[in-house]
Amino acid sequence: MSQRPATARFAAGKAEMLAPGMTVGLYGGSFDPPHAGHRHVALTARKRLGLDAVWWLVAPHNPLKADAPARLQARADAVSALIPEPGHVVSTIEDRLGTRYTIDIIRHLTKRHPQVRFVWIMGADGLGSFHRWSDWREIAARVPICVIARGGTPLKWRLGRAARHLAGARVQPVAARALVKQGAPGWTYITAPLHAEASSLLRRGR
Ligand SMILES: Nc1ncnc2c1ncn2[C@@H]1O[C@H](COP(=O)(O)OP(=O)(O)OP(=O)(O)O)[C@@H](O)[C@H]1O
Ligand SMILES: O=C(O)c1ccc[n+]([C@@H]2O[C@H](COP(=O)([O-])O)[C@@H](O)[C@H]2O)c1
Repeated sequence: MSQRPATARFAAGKAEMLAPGMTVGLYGGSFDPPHAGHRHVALTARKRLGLDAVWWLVAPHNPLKADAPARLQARADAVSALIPEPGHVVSTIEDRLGTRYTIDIIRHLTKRHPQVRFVWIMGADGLGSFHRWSDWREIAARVPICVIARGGTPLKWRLGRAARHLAGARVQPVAARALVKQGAPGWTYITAPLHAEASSLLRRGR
């Protein structure tokens, strides 16, 4: 089978298969290209949070990045090839809704599926720049956040503006499953073994 169906399946109405109380991790990224570090993040979050599914949201163009990424469908196809396991769904919903902003997707999904428990998944560097995202406080107020450790400057990221703003809502990883059930605001920082892979390194090697 080709690698397209995962994306097509979602576009065709995967949401109809959502059961009340289902837990879904939203893993947004440029994935340009996707790599083993992304797999590590999605698999770690799914396992530690006990998620029913992870939706990989392939971003049309990160608003904080100047350079345009590779073609969206090519990146979505590459993600599908990277993570063929059931429960991992590849989506280009941001493109379909005509937005680059995470808050638009979060508003859309939480309003449309109030019975589903969504959680946002990101690497630790994402936490470091989270305060520059559009309406980041509202994102954190709408969905809990799972941060997966990454090599680099973790202390800086963990002590950054967003982390300080959300300090009172932080829960220990041991309570991560409960976090998904209890909902926002809340976040956890999972210090899984580090994975060194990065898309920028791979692009340099192209
Ligand atoms: N090796 C990794 N460990 C932990 N998190 C990661 C890792 N690679 C990517 N992520 C996270 O995955 C999400 C998508 O990352 P992205 O597609 O930008 O890949 P990247 O490798 O960070 O790309 P680039 O090197 O171009 O910045 C982000 O939240 C990022 O923090
Ligand atoms: O909404 C924003 O303002 C915003 C700013 C920066 C990044 N994001 C999202 O963060 C996710 C990770 O982006 P990236 O490029 O680091 O893989 C991806 O889903 C982007 O759309 C979103």
